[in-house]
Amino acid sequence: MCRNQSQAQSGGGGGEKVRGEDKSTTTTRQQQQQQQQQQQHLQNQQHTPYRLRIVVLGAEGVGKSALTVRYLTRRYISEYRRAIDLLYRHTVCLDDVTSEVEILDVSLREKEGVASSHSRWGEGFVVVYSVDDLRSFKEAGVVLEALTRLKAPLEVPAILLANKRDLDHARQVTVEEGQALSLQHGCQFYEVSAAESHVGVTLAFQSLLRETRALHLTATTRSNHLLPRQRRISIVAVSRMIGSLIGRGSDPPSPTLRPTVVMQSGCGSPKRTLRRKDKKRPSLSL
Ligand SMILES: Nc1nc2c(ncn2[C@@H]2O[C@H](COP(=O)(O)OP(=O)(O)OP(=O)(O)O)[C@@H](O)[C@H]2O)c(=O)[nH]1
Repeated sequence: MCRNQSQAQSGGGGGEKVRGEDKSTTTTRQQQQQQQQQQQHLQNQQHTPYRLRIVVLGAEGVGKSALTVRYLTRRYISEYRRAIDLLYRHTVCLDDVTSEVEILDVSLREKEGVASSHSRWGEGFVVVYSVDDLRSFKEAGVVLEALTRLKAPLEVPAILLANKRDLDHARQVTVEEGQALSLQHGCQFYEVSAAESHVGVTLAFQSLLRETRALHLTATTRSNHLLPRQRRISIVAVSRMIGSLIGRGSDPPSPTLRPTVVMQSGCGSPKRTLRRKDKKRPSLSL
């Protein structure tokens, strides 16, 4: 940016020297400058990593935070502070492409429903229910319907994530019911357990990231109409993340301030897992 500014300044100095030249020479110089600026802009774009915005939605207590943290850190933390939205920033290297990923873990306790602000902000959506909670399954259906209504169908990369499959003995929703709902909304379906393993969770998130990235590319080249609305957020230091999540340590962040937890991680994320096997919507139990 600084380099661009200094180029712009030296360009102004060049304007002084051509004062005596005829109009056509000045126009040609201006055209050359414009071309150079356009080239520079294109180069900058090529080196700027994609920024993808993912929203995690679902009924209260289905494991949205557990799943998000499992994906980001591979760790399972069983207790979280509730009723706040958390925004995580994460650098992902997937298929040799680096992306800046923002994941918004939404607390639907606010009963915004699927707020249009969530749907407008997000480019990819994780809709979670818990296999031991029929009510959360119904809520997931409502969320998927709302997303389809709020965004054009082709603009909703989404996965339906059935969590807590380790609670099979208390199951209220069958795998088939989950699959049927996902087919109804044309999204991918995964059944996982944040408590048991990171593998299925990672697979699900990475698959969504691929789909979101593909749509992001198409949308960016087509128009700017998916640009985010700025959410009102504040920044919480990384070191306070775990304390903030489990409710220890500092004062509770105000829900209205939309606390942001910034997580930075490099391209070390696992490459080993994930290659989409075919073009069908995958449906997995892991
Ligand atoms: N058995 C089991 N429990 C889980 C699993 N994932 C999360 N939990 C538990 O479910 C409870 C809720 O998890 P959270 O991650 O806080 O759920 P949430 O959807 O973020 O909750 P809200 O933000 O309040 O809506 C916690 O006690 C977790 O330990 C899982 O895969 N299996």
